[in-house]
Amino acid sequence: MGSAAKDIPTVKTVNGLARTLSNSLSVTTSTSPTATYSNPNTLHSPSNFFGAPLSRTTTRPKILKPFIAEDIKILLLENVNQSGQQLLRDQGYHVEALKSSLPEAELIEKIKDVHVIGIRSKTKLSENVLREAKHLIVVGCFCIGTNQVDLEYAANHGIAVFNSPFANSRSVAELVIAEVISLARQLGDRSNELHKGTWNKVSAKCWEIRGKTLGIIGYGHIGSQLSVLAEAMGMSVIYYDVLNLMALGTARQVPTLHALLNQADFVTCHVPELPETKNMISVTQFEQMKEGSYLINASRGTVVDIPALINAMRNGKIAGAALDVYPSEPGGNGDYFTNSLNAWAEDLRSLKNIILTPHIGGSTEEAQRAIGVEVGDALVRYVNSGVTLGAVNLPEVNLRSLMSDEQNHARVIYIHHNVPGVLRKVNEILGDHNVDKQITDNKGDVAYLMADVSDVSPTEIKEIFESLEALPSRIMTRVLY
Ligand SMILES: NC(=O)C1=CN([C@@H]2O[C@H](COP(=O)(O)OP(=O)(O)OC[C@H]3O[C@@H](n4cnc5c(N)ncnc54)[C@H](O)[C@@H]3O)[C@@H](O)[C@H]2O)C=CC1
Ligand SMILES: O=C(O)C(=O)COP(=O)(O)O
Repeated sequence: MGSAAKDIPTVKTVNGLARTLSNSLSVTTSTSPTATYSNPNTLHSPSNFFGAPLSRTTTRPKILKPFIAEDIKILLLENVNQSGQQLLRDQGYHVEALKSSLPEAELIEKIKDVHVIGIRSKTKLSENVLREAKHLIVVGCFCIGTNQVDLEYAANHGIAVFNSPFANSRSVAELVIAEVISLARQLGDRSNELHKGTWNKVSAKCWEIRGKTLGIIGYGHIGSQLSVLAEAMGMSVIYYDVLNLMALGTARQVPTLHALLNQADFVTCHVPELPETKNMISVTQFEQMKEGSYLINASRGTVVDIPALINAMRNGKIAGAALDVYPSEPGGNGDYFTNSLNAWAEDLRSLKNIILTPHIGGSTEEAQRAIGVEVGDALVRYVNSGVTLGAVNLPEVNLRSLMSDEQNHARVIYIHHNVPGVLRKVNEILGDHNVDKQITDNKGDVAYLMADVSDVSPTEIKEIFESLEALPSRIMTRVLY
């Protein structure tokens, strides 16, 4: 660091981020090889809110860097796509990427040091784990589901959680279409037999899917996409959802699960993991299904009662099933699908006309690349600018960017308990300065305030930070500049 920097106050570390105030003053005082204001284009430019590249006019949005980029430690688990990894590395962040998830004890050790964690569906970020994550500011779920994260605990500790709400929906829908035809034609069994050398040409109980009824449980992103594909192949579509949703094409919403089960030839589940969806398809529901019908589950393993499915298939009520998800799933690839993983695994494997896949619904090049970019961008935007658009557990807050000619401006982010009187206190602290713009919103018990303050000196930034930190309503304070 140059000598000029010696006189520059250093803000005490926040969430473990060493934050010198030198960044906004002079590039010569920056200790970071990459995070310099003189040449922001050496960094990945975050997209604007609509995904378009930032404009290249003389004044452009300022890339906020309150910290030395290398100090941002990111742990990516479960083989997050290269697109996401690269985007984060291009920021200069320190990124460690592992191929599988980690057992809880190892996860707790690793999470202690990181500011950002990226996971997929396997890594459980329970309260037990998050309690140890003293420096964590944000979680990126590089998938749709967020049931693996204790969202409430995270929000109450100022940790934002982002996901990718629909980038893999089409991949799941296509897999389900493939399974509908494969089950109707017993493709899995015929292929397995021939792999073993047995020629077994049969047509008994093999069907076309044209004119058959597909029953979709959960008509959200995946269910509705599937509806369009199924109709294009000549199927009739009915669906059941807790919400009253617009039918696509000639699909028809039915009022109860029972009504769906006793009309559908194929039943497919696309609901999230919730207490209400646990064992949603169990003994009673199999009884309500049509004789010789089929069940598909590519949602979450808790939705179908698997011992009940095994019985229904053994007694011939259900003619076939495809499962992509299971109550217990291993953290990585290997020979794990045994009774030690799920007590009934070997009974399930022994059934006829059952397609078992290792949670690959969203596993396509297209989906993983898109998710990598979408969640990677959301993480960069949050770390660098505090923007919460797309967060699943905090209010969605955004302010127009600070511009590159606003060098002595700072962005103040104050995540706090949603109790009366906080704004008065915050505005007493900010009140001596020129607040250019300010926004606040809440989600349940947690509120998120963002304010851009102009012409503040490093000493004043330090004072603002420390005063906010001292308020009893504080959950987390960040000052970006
Ligand atoms: N196998 C895989 O690789 C993948 C699995 N998934 C799973 O699929 C699930 C669904 O995904 P999306 O369609 O994107 O979700 P979504 O949120 O767009 O749609 C879910 C629908 O289920 C409905 N729903 C909720 N509770 C219900 C209930 N008790 N009864 C009936 N309907 C109910 C909701 O109203 C909503 O319309 C995800 O939550 C995730 O767990 C998602 C992506 C990949
Ligand atoms: O997107 C989801 O919710 C999925 O279930 C896909 O999970 P994955 O990214 O394959 O671990």
